[in-house]
Amino acid sequence: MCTAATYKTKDFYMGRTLDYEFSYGEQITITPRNYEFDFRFAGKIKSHYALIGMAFVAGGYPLYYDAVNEKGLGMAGLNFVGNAAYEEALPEDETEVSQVAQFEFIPWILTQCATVAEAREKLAAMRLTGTAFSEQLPTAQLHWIIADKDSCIVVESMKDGLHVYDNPVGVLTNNPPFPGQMFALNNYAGVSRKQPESTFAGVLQLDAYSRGMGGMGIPGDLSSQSRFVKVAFTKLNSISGEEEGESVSQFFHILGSVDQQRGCCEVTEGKYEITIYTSCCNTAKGIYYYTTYDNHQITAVDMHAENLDSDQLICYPLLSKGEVRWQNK
Ligand SMILES: C[C@H](CCC(=O)NCCS(=O)(=O)O)[C@H]1CC[C@H]2[C@@H]3CC[C@@H]4C[C@H](O)CC[C@]4(C)[C@H]3C[C@H](O)[C@]12C
Repeated sequence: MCTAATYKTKDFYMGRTLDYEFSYGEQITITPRNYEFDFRFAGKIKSHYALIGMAFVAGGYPLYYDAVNEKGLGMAGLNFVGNAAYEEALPEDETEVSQVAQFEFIPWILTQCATVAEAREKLAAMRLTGTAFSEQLPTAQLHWIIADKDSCIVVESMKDGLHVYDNPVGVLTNNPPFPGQMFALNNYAGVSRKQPESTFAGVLQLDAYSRGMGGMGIPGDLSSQSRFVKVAFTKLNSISGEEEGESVSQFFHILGSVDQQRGCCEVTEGKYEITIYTSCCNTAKGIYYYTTYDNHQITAVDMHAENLDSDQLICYPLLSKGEVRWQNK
């Protein structure tokens, strides 16, 4: 399972957790402006916006899981198993709209669009195909969150077509489809950051014997619907300073509310899903911050510290070993 969230202070932040039982060997990957994209159906794009994000690089191609571009538009793909359905690719002369393979979707949008509004225009004239990247890397069943500092949408390709939803909460997890995730918030209309006043029944005098009782009822399990509710509550009630350090710290706390500890979610006999990495991108500054399961120290890669006019991918392997900072030796 995965969870994605946005967060706004002075700058706009976007990130995700990637929860899984194994890793493909993903790296922080910068795609500079002149790296040539040779899209399966949509032709070549030689020069474009630069990207930074998490990708598995296969045969020199960045298979992005999540990324932002230098204009501040961000996008993340999350599992959508059982609900994702893509189009069959048509011969070029049988369609007027652009055909985009699901594994190309993030670069296709982020190389060309500066805002969610521009992304919406692309989405309106596009077919998302189920074309696999390779035999070894079959089609992933995903849905996507796309956001800039002013708005956020969710894109779901299903049997009945391509859906684009406004996302007023700025959170996405996995199943059910996004309208279902949103609808479930109705069940928690009564929760609050404030202590409850007893409304149980007039005859009873109930006691708020502990702090935090206003949130009673918010689920704490690792199912995707529960994580959606938990992160929505945490994010929408979040308060932090405006500065970079305070904002980034708060962001990791927001996604920390749905962190997956090894052992709590068995996927198959002896295999456990864990939060492999958590990311937070400052979309204005192009800085990709991350932590990994065993490295809680926040590590950062700044796209603007690289030559963004290059035509070669720039990759940084995840620093996944934690370090203890000793105070007395
Ligand atoms: C496994 C991850 C989702 C984690 C998740 O949500 N786990 C909960 C399971 S569940 O929700 O409980 O069922 C997803 C998220 C992004 C994906 C990559 C996207 C690019 C590329 C697309 C190609 O077509 C196939 C290979 C490829 C590298 C993909 C591999 C894999 O699919 C990735 C990592």
